[in-house]
Amino acid sequence: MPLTPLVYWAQRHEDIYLRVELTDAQDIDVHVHENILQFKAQGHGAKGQHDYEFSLEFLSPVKPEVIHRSTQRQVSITVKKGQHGWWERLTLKERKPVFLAPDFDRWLDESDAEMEIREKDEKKNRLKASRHKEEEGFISLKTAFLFVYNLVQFLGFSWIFVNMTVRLFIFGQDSLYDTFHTISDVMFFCQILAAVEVLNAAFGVVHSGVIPTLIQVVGRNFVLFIIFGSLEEMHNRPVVFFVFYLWSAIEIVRYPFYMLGCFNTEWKTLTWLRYTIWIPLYPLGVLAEAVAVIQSIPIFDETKLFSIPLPKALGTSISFSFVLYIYLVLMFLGLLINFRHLYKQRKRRFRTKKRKAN
Ligand SMILES: CCCCCCCCCCCCC/C=C/C(=O)SCCNC(=O)CCNC(=O)[C@H](O)C(C)(C)COP(=O)(O)OP(=O)(O)OC[C@H]1O[C@@H](n2cnc3c(N)ncnc32)[C@H](O)[C@@H]1OP(=O)(O)O
Repeated sequence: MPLTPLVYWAQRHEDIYLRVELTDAQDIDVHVHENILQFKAQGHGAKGQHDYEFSLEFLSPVKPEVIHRSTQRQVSITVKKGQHGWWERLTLKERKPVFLAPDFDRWLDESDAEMEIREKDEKKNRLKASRHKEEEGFISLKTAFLFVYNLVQFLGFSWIFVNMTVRLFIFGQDSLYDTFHTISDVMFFCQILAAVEVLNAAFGVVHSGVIPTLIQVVGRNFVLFIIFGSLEEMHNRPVVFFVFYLWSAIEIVRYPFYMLGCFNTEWKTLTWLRYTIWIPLYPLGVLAEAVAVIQSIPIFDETKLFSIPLPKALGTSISFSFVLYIYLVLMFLGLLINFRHLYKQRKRRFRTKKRKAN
């Protein structure tokens, strides 16, 4: 004959807690059907090692899911109330079953339980507020970082653009021949710093595409460091002027646009310029870069700079110009990828704005 274990109970507004006094309980079967909880298990209870069972018909509807956890000392059961509220007793029958007693370890009266809920809510709110503060702190740190980065780039490229324009007015055509000597240090600085943009895109600091940013930074730095930087013969070629002028012309628009974006502000003319002037400037920029690469090919052939040595049996070496021919093809592909990307960004930007205006 199965025996009945001692059962202790307590409640909260949402849950019923039952604690069954059975040690080393095994083969536990506990479920709720038609608002009646049925419990069966084997274990060591008040009458020694036996099969124990009990059933309880609840006062009000409960949810059918039952959570139970068995430890060496007891079986804990949690049943969810069908509706949030306080019950005056546990069972439908007014007479309390003899095996049932209040669980004074968990027992709370209604007002204490409400207090517990309030404390829990307050704790949750405090946690939320502190998380919110942390997020705000991170956002403001990110905004400050981006703002300073954009400002430095803007100042750098403005200096380049203004300096080249003033020199063009003062020295006319002659200024085209010494751009590298007057501008290259600042350009080196700005373009090395631009590597930050690839990291920003890669780590999700900004929503830029990683590939287009990488193509732009690698593409420009290739021209700047390999074609211009390493060949003295290229330093006084007018092509340097055109490349630097086209690069800086776009950047003195792009960076202030980003700076305003850091504060969720925009200036319509600037936004329009940022998403429009690349249409003529990008192909012109890539064309100027291609001219620079083509002009450098005979110099690399002649000087054998960066040529790749081959085993004696195959010949002397492969000229770096071979890499440059491949690079010219890549340039064309890079132009296509970035042109498509910028076109999409433009469409997205103006489509969103139109929708907002409607
Ligand atoms: C794998 C490597 C292979 C290498 C192969 C090499 C081949 C090389 C071939 C190509 C060579 C090209 C060399 C370049 C030449 C020139 O530059 S010519 C001159 C003209 N150039 C241009 O017009 C290009 C200018 N550059 C750009 O527009 C960008 O750098 C971009 C990467 C091409 C595209 O910009 P992207 O960032 O994706 O779009 P945005 O709309 O501007 O930004 C998206 C959102 O992110 C925010 N954001 C981005 N950066 C910042 C920032 N620094 N600070 C703050 N916020 C930023 C931006 O505000 C946008 O936000 P939302 O509006 O909220 O979306």
